[in-house]
Amino acid sequence: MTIKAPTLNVAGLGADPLAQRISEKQTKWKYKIAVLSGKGGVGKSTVAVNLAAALAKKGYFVGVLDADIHGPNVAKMLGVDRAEVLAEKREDGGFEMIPPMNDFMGQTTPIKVMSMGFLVPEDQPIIWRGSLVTKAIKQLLGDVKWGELDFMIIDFPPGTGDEILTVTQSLQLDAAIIVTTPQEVALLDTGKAVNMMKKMEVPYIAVVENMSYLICPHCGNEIDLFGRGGGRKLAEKEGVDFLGEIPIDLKAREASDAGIPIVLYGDTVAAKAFVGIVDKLVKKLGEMKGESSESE
Ligand SMILES: Nc1ncnc2c1ncn2[C@@H]1O[C@H](COP(=O)(O)OP(=O)(O)OP(=O)(O)O)[C@@H](O)[C@H]1O
Repeated sequence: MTIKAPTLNVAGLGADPLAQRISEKQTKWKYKIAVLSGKGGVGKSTVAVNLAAALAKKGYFVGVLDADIHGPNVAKMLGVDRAEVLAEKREDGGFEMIPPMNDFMGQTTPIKVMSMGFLVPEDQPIIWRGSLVTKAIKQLLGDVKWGELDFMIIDFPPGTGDEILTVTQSLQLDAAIIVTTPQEVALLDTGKAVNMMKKMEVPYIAVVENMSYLICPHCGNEIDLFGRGGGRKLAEKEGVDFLGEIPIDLKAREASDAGIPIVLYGDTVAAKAFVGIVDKLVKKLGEMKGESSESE
């Protein structure tokens, strides 16, 4: 039986049963990957949804949690912003939300999406203190019927705040993908995000440089609008992996407005860059799991 999802009960939540549910659920998610950035507007959500779409196009089962409580936009980027969230009653009397899904007309496995954006009206700001944000994120992890997933991708708000701490403390993350643009000012903040992930002992940390260059639509030359190569340098300096450069794609806005990730929108250089990044990521994570199973 399904019913309309209740609003989040952030006020009277018992922490322990919820933490227990999160622990149980995460055993069914093979890889848990955080996507974050030190600075806003660098394309973190764009990277998160395109990683998800590229993985789902390969046949993996993918869930995306939009942990940006204050500015959720992943649902729109994945074309499910108009979906209604239903809920099922649990045996303990609580409710479990059913995540909306999109398979982009059969191009991907159904990508499951959960976001604060589903639960509050689009034009309403969320004015909550940190403790409420923490509870809301825990519910989006533990009170959602995620099921078995190959990849759980978590899109964080910019910075190094409460949401990130909550998730890294509640989940055993396998990887953190840190998105930056090439400018100095973005790189400074990116360094902080890398160091936060090191402190949280996330096993695999990698940098992705977005908006690395623009391909001139007239002459086809590459134009380094914001400089180039800073992401790679930062990764080298911090001793973490560099997964690749994504160019500015003039179709990105069109794709985003249509609710379709770039990798499913056309055969562009940016789409190919995302596929290359996903291939490297899958290989690396596979090697890591292989290594740990050998050592067991
Ligand atoms: N490679 C790209 N080419 C062209 N446009 C891009 C690219 N990456 C991101 N954008 C655009 O830049 C804008 C910001 O991207 P996005 O929302 O992904 O950034 P963000 O870092 O998640 O932002 P926020 O700080 O709000 O969380 C969006 O309009 C997006 O379409």
